[in-house]
Amino acid sequence: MEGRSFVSSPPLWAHLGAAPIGALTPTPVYRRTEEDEAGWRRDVIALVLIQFFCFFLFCFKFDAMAKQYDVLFRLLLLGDSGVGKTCLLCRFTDNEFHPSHISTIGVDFKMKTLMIDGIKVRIQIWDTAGQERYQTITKQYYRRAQGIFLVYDITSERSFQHIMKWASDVEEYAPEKVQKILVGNKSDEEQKRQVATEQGNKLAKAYGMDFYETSAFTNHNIKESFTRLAELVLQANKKDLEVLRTSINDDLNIAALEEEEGMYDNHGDSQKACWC
Ligand SMILES: Nc1nc2c(ncn2[C@@H]2O[C@H](COP(=O)(O)OP(=O)(O)OP(=O)(O)O)[C@@H](O)[C@H]2O)c(=O)[nH]1
Repeated sequence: MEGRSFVSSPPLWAHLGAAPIGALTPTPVYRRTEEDEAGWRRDVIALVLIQFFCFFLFCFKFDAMAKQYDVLFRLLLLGDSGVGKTCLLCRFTDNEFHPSHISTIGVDFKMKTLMIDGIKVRIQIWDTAGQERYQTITKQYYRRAQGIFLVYDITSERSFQHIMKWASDVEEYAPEKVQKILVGNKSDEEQKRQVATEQGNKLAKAYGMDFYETSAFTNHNIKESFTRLAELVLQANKKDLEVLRTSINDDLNIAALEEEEGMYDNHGDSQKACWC
């Protein structure tokens, strides 16, 4: 029966050149033909090619992912409840505004990439609850912030006075190098204004901060203020940029994963999604 080939595919054991004991009779011993050998070789080559293809695909995807941005910064929005922190964030990241106030519970974050001085800066912006009862949770986020927005509402004298309290918390819990800017939100509400622009300017100067009056409602100074804080953080870290690039590499990948998996997307430790 030498050199005999089967019309239909031979059983698996046939490829081994012999049948299992129990199957020997009356089935003839199968010997591999040159055609079979060529088939095997074809299969092996195809398998190797597929593996190479998958490997290159993985490398390409990984490379593309790694180049999505150069550095990652964490910014924090602080200020009394109702000053418009969530709305500022939603306006900046999604260009959306909602007139209702649903208090943030805990913290929440959103991401955005900016191009600054040819550097792709990915910013992770944390929106914190302004309500006193969440302060224990929110203070835990100060430590990892590189930039902080101190937000008050120009229609609320009280929220302006509380800026001093927010600033002293930052002093206590945030890193020394943290960059800050002062934001007076709701600039569209001129008729309800309780805090003059000059007061904001003076306070900012006293703290050595930049100052912006913004409106999440009209989109006034939103991009400008976020970009400015990102620039300040970049400048403050420029010397260490190379170190920063490597040291944040893990964060960077974690952030990318968080985004891909939607682990925290819009939710952080919060129950208030960015819907305004
Ligand atoms: N007119 C006007 N209203 C605004 C502006 N920004 C926010 N608001 C309104 O102010 C209210 C509070 O806004 P939020 O963004 O939820 O306030 P918040 O600071 O995040 O509040 P907490 O989550 O409780 O800390 C909402 O009714 C918003 O619509 C603005 O620029 N102009």
